[in-house]
Amino acid sequence: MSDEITVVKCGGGLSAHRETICQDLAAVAAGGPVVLVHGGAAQLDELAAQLGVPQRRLRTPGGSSSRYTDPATLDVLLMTMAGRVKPALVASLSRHGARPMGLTGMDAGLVTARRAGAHKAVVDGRTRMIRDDHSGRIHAVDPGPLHLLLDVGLLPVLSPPALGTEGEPVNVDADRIAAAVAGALAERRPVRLVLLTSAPGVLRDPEDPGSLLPRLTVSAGSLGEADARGGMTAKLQAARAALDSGVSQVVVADGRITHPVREALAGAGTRIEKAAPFESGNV
Ligand SMILES: Nc1ncnc2c1ncn2[C@@H]1O[C@H](COP(=O)(O)OP(=O)(O)O)[C@@H](O)[C@H]1O
Ligand SMILES: CC(=O)N[C@@H](CCC(=O)OP(=O)(O)O)C(=O)O
Repeated sequence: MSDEITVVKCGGGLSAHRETICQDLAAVAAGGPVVLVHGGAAQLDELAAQLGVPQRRLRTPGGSSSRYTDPATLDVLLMTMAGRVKPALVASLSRHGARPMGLTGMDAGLVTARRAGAHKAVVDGRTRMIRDDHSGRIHAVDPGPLHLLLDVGLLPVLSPPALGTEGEPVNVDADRIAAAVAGALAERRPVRLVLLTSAPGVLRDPEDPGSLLPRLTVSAGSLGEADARGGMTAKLQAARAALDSGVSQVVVADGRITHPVREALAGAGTRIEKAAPFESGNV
């Protein structure tokens, strides 16, 4: 058994590949500790449509866009993560011989977050003061309960939401949870992080699948030479945060192939590296 912890994040866009991902995860977990962090943005949109809960985006003056987690959407988030996506992963991992344990960031206060305060944002083309957005930023991860679960051979399956300062659920990005969990676990043991997604890795040009970068160097002021858009920008920010907190290896890799985790650990996808301090500049 290896002592090194493998944290794997799997986005909701990979649901069609759940069975192969879980089979591979179970094989990796047979040789060493594994934590699975999952998202489910696509499944949240799907359930919201079924329930008739309209989904809106918040746009900051800077141009970035995020989900408007109003109270009804927060309910849908809880139902999606704890009621649909997680049980499907737990069932599949169990079928493949692992011992998964489903958790959200709220359980045991594993992931705590601060809700965004009242802020101005553009919604449906109009600038408004937003007061009921239940999303926020991660404040801390308590790695203690995760170490305990790993020590008895369980495979934690963790997702948003996190626990807010008032004891309420707070929506946080799953890539961010994966990075923060990996960083917190790395205080005690070596940790590697695999971010599985629906692309071959990080592409220099997102329109050109042949432009895969085997390595990408990020620094305090730059996310490297790739033209990263949307979700990939968030993933690279999370990867950089993980490296900053002592995670030894971060890979962004394809979740759609037969052995996605083992391939990523063997060199597939894009390995994210931190620039040496003299390279990082001050941009
Ligand atoms: N430079 C890039 N390389 C690869 N994918 C990119 C890039 N820029 C944008 N993308 C897009 O980002 C997506 C990954 O982000 P996202 O959909 O949020 O992932 P996930 O749901 O797996 O967390 C890719 O599937 C791709 O469509
Ligand atoms: C604050 C925030 O953006 N939360 C995400 C949580 C789900 C997620 O991250 O899912 P994927 O990994 O499938 O993208 C959301 O509401 O979509």
